[in-house]
Amino acid sequence: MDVRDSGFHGKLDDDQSESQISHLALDIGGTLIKLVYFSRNKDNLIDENKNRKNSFVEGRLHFAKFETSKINDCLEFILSNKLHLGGFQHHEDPASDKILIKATGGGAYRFADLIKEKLGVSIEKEEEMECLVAGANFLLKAVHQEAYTYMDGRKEFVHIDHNDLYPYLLVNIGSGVSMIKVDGDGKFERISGTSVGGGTFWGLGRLLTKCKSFDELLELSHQGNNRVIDMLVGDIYGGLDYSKIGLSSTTIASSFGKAISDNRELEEYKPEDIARSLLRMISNNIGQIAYLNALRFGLKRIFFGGFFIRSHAFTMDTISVAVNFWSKGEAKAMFLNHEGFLGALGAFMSYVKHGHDDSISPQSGQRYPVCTPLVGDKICYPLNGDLNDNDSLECSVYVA
Ligand SMILES: Nc1ncnc2c1ncn2[C@@H]1O[C@H](COP(=O)(O)OP(=O)(O)OP(=O)(O)O)[C@@H](O)[C@H]1O
Ligand SMILES: CC(C)(CO)[C@@H](O)C(=O)NCCC(=O)O
Repeated sequence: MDVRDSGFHGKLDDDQSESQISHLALDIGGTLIKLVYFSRNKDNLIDENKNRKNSFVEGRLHFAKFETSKINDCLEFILSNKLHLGGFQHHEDPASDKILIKATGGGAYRFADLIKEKLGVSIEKEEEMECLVAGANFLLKAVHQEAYTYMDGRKEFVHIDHNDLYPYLLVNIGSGVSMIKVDGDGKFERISGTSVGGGTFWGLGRLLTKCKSFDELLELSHQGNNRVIDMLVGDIYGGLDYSKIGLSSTTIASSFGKAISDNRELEEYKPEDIARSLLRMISNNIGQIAYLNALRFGLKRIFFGGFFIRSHAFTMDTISVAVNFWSKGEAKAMFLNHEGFLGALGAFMSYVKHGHDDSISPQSGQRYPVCTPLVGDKICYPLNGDLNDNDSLECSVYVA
């Protein structure tokens, strides 16, 4: 079962649905909706009282994603699995049975009414940049083997020293790209952004190749050869390097530049070559802008997140090469296993920030403790950093 793909209508498997689900958080972006929620292990439910106060409860963090254009599938998934009941009660009006769930991203505004109508719960909006930073800090500090470098086909995990994490540059490549200088927990500044991002790759790619899905476009790019369409330094310099300014003959001089003089129509190019050139163009450009922003503030570490990355080897390789090339080896591009879930994780964390440490189960009227994840220096998560096909993460949360 892959709840991460849109179009999933089913119910969770028995193990998950029998356990208690809480803390549903959403990140509703321009292209994708990301969900994070916590389920207690069944063992924890045997003796509810034992786990009721001031103890750690073991369970799993679950991750799922849907296309924003198919929000109704997402709402159906939430409804059929009763995930929306894992919100919290309105703190200003505890007597009311109004349930709130945390949500971030533009869709928290755009779809608030639809969510209220379909799920019967209200959205408590969390600021998007704050959530991205909270999610990134959580992953970097709490999840073992979360960050890695990727170069020449080699993935190497990066050891994160908690005392030497800041400052760093967070580059979130979603539909558009946000670049955020992070100085600590809740301390950050969005220093730049670009509209040439994941949406550009997927949008242009769809138009130019007639691909039906993002993954198909990525797969095509894997098989393509960008030299067919890109104009290389060697194409301009008769096969020679331009060593004086440090450009080898194989460096791209102009993305898509060969299409000017080839006298070929779109249909005469292979979709895989187009996909390859496009992916290099977008990835290179983001890598370069990221590096220039890192340079502005003297940042040596650059973490890339957002679903554009999709753990795709060629994308990461291109970004790494761009950062390495422009920084002359001084700065490092790093990637995150949970790349696309930073905002949703940040919204999940905000259940703690706002002190929602008690709630009423709307189903039974019983009073439940809400699991409170500890963040910052008091971290307990996770028991291991095992990704389990990216669907869930073993963790424990603190019940206040
Ligand atoms: N299955 C998919 N369907 C569509 N796009 C995908 C998919 N997987 C990866 N992507 C890429 O991820 C991008 C969206 O990433 P992400 O979910 O991080 O951003 P978003 O939150 O939708 O956008 P924004 O933050 O700008 O509102 C898409 O533009 C596309 O490049
Ligand atoms: C508008 C957001 C923040 C929405 O997630 C994102 O798509 C973005 O950072 N776009 C780039 C906008 C710009 O700075 O030019």
